[in-house]
This record gives sequence, C-alpha cells and structure tokens, in this order.
Amino acid sequence: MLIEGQNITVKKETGLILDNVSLQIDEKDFLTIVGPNGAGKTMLLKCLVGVLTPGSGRVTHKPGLTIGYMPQNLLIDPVLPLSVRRFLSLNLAIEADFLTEIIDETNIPHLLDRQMHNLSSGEIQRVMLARALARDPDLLILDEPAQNLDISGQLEFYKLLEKIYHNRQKAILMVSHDLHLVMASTKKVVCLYHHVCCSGAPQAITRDPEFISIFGDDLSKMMAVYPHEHDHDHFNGDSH
Ligand SMILES: Nc1ncnc2c1ncn2[C@@H]1O[C@H](COP(=O)(O)OP(=O)(O)OP(=O)(O)O)[C@@H](O)[C@H]1O
Repeated sequence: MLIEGQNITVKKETGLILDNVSLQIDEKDFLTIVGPNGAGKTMLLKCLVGVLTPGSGRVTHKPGLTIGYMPQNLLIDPVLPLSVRRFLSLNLAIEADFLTEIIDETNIPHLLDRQMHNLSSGEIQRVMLARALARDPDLLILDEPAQNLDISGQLEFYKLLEKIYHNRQKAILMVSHDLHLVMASTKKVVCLYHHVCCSGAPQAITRDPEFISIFGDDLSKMMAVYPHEHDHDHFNGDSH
C-alpha cells in the first residue's frame, strides 16, 4: 500500500464536497479518477497528497513515500525570470545524470534555456511532468494533466505517460476527463461525485448504471468501444 484514504470527508460553506471517500493506491497502480466539474476530484488529490487535512477521516502514507505531484495549474509570475533549467532544480537536490535522463525522457532538452512563461501549454505540461519525476517518486499524482492541450497534444501527453509508467514501474494516480484516451493504460477507474459512485476496471465501469447516469449513455458507449483486444494481425493498411 502506498496511500490509504479512509472515510475522507470535507465540508465547506458551499456544502459537503467529499463524503466518506475511501481509496487505496498500491504499488504499480494506474488509477484514474473521473467525475463531473466540481465533484471534488482536486480536493481529494490534495487530501491524499497531504496538502489539505480533511475535516474527518484519515490518510495514511507508506513510511518514506515520495510523491511527484503535478497540480492542475501552475501560476508563474511573468515578471519573474525563470528558466526551465532553473525551474526543474528549484529546491531539489538531483543528480545531474538522473536529471538528464528525465529531460530526455520527457523530450525537453531544447527547452532548457527558455523562460517558463513563454512555453506553450504542451511544453509546460512536459516540463511539469519532468519536475514531478525529478523527485524519483514512488507515486506520480497528476491533476487533469492534459486539460489545456488540443487533441493531438492530449494523445502525445498520455502516450508519454504510458511510456513512463512502463519504463519506471511506479504508481500513477490521475484525475482526467479524457477517460477514452487513457482507457488502455488505466488499470482502475474511480468515478467520484462527492462520494465514490463506482470503481473498477475501465471496461467494466463504463457499463455501471451509476457511471452511465453521471456521464450519459453516449459517453459510456464511446468509452466502452475504445479498448478492444486484438486477436488478429493488421494487413493492407487496416489501422483500427
Ligand atoms: N477553498 C474552498 N472553499 C470552498 N469551496 C471550495 C474550495 N475549494 C474548492 N471548493 C469547491 O469544492 C467543489 C469541488 O472542487 P474541486 O476543485 O475539488 O472539483 P473538481 O472535481 O476538481 O472540479 P473540476 O473538474 O472542475 O476541476 C467545487 O464546488 C469548488 O467550488
């Protein structure tokens, strides 16, 4: 077990945001949290990371757990000069060889001398991912990492994430609205709407009545058809 959240409850003046949410992340898990806007996904990640203390409930970390957290938004002061190179090592003691490995893996060597506030959304996400990886985390936590990217940027980012997952064999916990794009790599999906509505393997969850009632039948069908096992080879340019 890497993180165990038990009966996490968060109340704000606006109402009950997390209601008795329990969730466990194990080694090598690839877990994606889905849910409508305002469902409490970011709040749950913050509780699990430990930057927010829930009103009640408990979060337990494996002793010595290292987390690489990639938040939803990075606020960079455009007046303050901050190069990518500097951003990557800010307050971190990293071995040069390891940093170079990560820079290559996330395909950002050409960005090192650029200013953070001049990067495109896709470039920022790769740099943020590199920064999260620089701590050599046991668990990578990403909050809607592809939200500002166009469809090809999303595909590219999730492909990179899948490569990192396979290369490093570390756990990933992610909030994403792009379940159709991460179905193939995600091992488990948790559908959150203030409480855990349903959870399970992505193929199974898309048939769950609670999931369908939240996301609609069309989306569920779209996701359900996306992953399919290949029991045949492709010839003649057939690319399905
Ligand atoms: N500090 C706060 N005080 C009061 N309410 C808050 C606070 N932070 C978040 N909320 C509210 O809690 C609810 C859940 O917010 P959260 O950001 O966790 O949702 P989310 O599921 O991540 O949404 P999205 O998909 O839009 O990012 C929202 O209604 C939000 O307005």
